Amino acid sequence: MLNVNIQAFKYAKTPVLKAINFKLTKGEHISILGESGCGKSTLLELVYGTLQLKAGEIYWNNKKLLGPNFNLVPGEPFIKYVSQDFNLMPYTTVEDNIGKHLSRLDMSFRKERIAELLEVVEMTSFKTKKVKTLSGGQQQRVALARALAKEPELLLLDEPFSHIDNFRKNKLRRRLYKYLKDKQISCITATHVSEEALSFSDRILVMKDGKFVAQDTPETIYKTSQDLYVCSFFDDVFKYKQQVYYPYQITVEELGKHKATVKQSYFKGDFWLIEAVFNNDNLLLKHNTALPIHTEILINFNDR
Ligand SMILES: Nc1ncnc2c1ncn2[C@@H]1O[C@H](COP(=O)(O)OP(=O)(O)OP(=O)(O)O)[C@@H](O)[C@H]1O
Repeated sequence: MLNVNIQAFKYAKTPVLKAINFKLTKGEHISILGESGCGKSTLLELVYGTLQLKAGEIYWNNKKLLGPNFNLVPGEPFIKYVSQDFNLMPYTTVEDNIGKHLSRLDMSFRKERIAELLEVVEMTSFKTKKVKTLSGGQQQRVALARALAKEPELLLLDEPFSHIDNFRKNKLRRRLYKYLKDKQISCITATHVSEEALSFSDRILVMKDGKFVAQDTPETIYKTSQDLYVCSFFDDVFKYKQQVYYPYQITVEELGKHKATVKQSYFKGDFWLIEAVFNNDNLLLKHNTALPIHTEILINFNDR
């Protein structure tokens, strides 16, 4: 189990993290959800052991993680960290990158393991290609496979699908997180993308300015939070009478209680997103057809 207790962390004079406390059990997945610059990568680096924590402590089971000032090679061996810059060897093949941490003493195991991981990240046909010839998304997939090669106990992922196209992203997410659950590998994903957090985490920790402002299961956070910052990660939001409304909660009805005026309709595939002016403010609501500009509509605000 991971037990993180960070009282404070700063770079030179810039304070970044404050009062960060959480635990992570074996096989559990959590997402750190937060805007750019809020401190997500800093937190992962402190856990991994490439940044030195001075005020606080981090434990893995009963072992205190001491940080780079106390380790010859920074980074704990049972933790793997996939950072935003991948850290791959550009002039080496995909298979050798993935096998970097695997022993060459048992070549048949090595080959099998690399083949298995190439399949998880759908890169089998690229195995003999040099990494420098790959796209950003392909490199990111190699970095993910390399991190899994020696089955870490804890995996830290920093925006793990940021370079991968939508076509592959959803399938890859499902495969990767299922693989981690099957192998009972604990995982922390730092992201600003709601899909990763909502669909693939046991808990979401929402970070703002270096602090957690919400911690709960995805369903509870999505359904109960009335915090504009938190809800904004999940959808467009509109605040009315101290309540935060997602577009699906605002409906156009013949006997709706409030008047609004249509400003624009956006096609979204299985629905239309209608932008409307209400109380001199813009709101967004979900509707099954487009609506003509300037139409007056009657709307209701509904509970979640
Ligand atoms: N090496 C450093 N020296 C000084 N300040 C830093 C350093 N690294 C990060 N920071 C600052 O610390 C704050 C948190 O950065 P961090 O990279 O942890 O945020 P983040 O939430 O991971 O952002 P992003 O999603 O953009 O990667 C930012 O204000 C950043 O400018």
